[in-house]
Formats: sequence, structure tokens, C-alpha cells
Amino acid sequence: MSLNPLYRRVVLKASGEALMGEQGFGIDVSVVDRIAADIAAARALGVEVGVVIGGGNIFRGVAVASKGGDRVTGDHMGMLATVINSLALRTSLNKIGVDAVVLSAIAMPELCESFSQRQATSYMNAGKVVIFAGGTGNPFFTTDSAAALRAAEIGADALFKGTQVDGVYSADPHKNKDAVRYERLSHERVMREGLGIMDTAAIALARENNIPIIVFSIHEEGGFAAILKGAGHCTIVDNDPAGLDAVKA
Ligand SMILES: Nc1ncnc2c1ncn2[C@@H]1O[C@H](COP(=O)(O)OP(=O)(O)O)[C@@H](O)[C@H]1O
Ligand SMILES: O=c1ccn([C@@H]2O[C@H](COP(=O)(O)OP(=O)(O)O)[C@@H](O)[C@H]2O)c(=O)[nH]1
Repeated sequence: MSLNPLYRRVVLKASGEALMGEQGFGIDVSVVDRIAADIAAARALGVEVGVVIGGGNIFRGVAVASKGGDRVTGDHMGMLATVINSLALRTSLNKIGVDAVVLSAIAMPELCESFSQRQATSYMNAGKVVIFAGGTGNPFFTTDSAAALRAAEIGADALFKGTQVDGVYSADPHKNKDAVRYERLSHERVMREGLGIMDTAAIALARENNIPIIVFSIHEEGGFAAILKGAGHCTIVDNDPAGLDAVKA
């Protein structure tokens, strides 16, 4: 049976902040369970899925630095937060019968395996959901950059950014109610206009490796699989082969 998803292998970047639900901090298990169900639906289409989760629901290094603390230690704490979130997602996936493994950029063998490109590729070939924990393993980076990096390393066809908003806008829609949503635009334009949906390092890495970025709302139940079937609501950021540069919704 061919289900013909748009992409064969993808990396999903799931917002850390989304995991806290209405609580304002930490992990709301019902939200993690729902994201796990969305990943299961993507797997059911035959798509190989790698996942990077943020840590903003628990800790961000910049928050320490802004109060005069040590940025590097703060970033270490942020990376640990992504491991906590990754373990929560693995639990939710296993609970519904999805085979999932956590590979961490920071070695912590009692909790999970360490990341290597070879091991990650081998698990993905075997149909496991691979959760990339610990970001890039380096301070001064973000989980968006980690997602772009892992997508390049495992040869993903697309990077899905599941975030708080339903696409890329002409300005931050949380700050500007007149912002217009794009249907499609180039990596180059996102960088040129400083559209703050993802950090520039992540966009640049995706552009250099010709990886499209699909920006969609992580809060939309079933949104991930719907986009994979060509039906969902999102913005596609790609290398603009048609020379369109940007198409407004
Ligand atoms: N041009 C833009 N289009 C869409 N969102 C934007 C834009 N500029 C800034 N944002 C903001 O970026 C946020 C997502 O970025 P980020 O902090 O990386 O979230 P996440 O927690 O999902 O990783 C959105 O919630 C939105 O408020
Ligand atoms: O490669 C990385 C990835 C993450 N972080 C730290 O982990 C925190 C949580 O990640 P992020 O802010 O990307 O999470 P999200 O915004 O998706 O919740 C960051 O603020 C950084 O402090 C880091 O130092 N290096």
C-alpha cells in the first residue's frame, strides 16, 4: 500500500514552550501525549521521523545571562532541559506502541544513548522514531540549529518546525496584528528580512543543505500528518526554485 507522503524522512522540531500547556512551566503530560499521537500518525504514513525538542518550558540560557549569570552554565542547564523533555516524549510514544529511542548530544549513559550519525541513521532505517536530545551539545546554539544540523546529518527531506504560530508572517504576529502570513518564501528572504521565526544559523544551515523548512502550529491536532499528506496549514520555506521569492497566503 502506498500512502504517498510528501517526504520520506523528516526532522520535527517541537517547541519546548508548547509542552507546558496552560501550566506556565514544566511538562503537561496530556500535551506530550498529543504530540506523540501526531508523530504516530506520521509514522503510520510510512514517514521516518527524527525529533528535536526545545527546552524553553524549563530553562533558557539567555534568561540566566540577562540576570548577570554565566551564559555557558545557563546553556548547559537549557540542554539538560531538552533531555528531560525528550525522555517525556519517548515515554508517551512507547505508551502508544511507537518504537522510539533518545540519542543525546551529551553523554549520560544511565539515561539514554549518545548521539552518533551512524547510530541515528541505523535506527531511522529500522523505523524507530529517533529523539535527538541535548541540542547540538554546545552552548550559544539553539534547538532550532540542532534540528537543522540533525536534519542535514541524517539526510532529511524536510525540517518541520512545530511552533506557537501557524507559519511565517511579515512580522511577529504576537506583536503586530497587521502581520501577513506567507504561504511560501525563500530561506534567503527570511534571513534578509530578519523574520524571527527561527534563528539565522538554523535557516542558513537548511539553505546550504537544500532542506525545506515547514513552519506549522504544534497546537493543531493532526497538523503534522495533514501536511505530510499535502493538506495541512503551514508556510514552506525553501530555496525558491521557481524564483517566486514569496507568496502571501
Ligand atoms: N516573522 C515571524 N513569523 C512568525 N513568527 C514570528 C515571526 N517573528 C517572530 N516570531 C515569533 O517566533 C516565535 C517562534 O519562535 P521560537 O522562539 O523559536 O519558538 P519555539 O518555542 O517554537 O522554538 C513565534 O511564537 C512568534 O511569536
Ligand atoms: O544546541 C543547543 C541547544 C539548546 N541550548 C540551550 O537550551 C535552551 C533551550 O533550547 P531552546 O531555547 O532552543 O528551546 P525552545 O525555544 O524550542 O523551547 C536554550 O535556550 C539554550 O540555553 C544550547 O545551549 N545549545
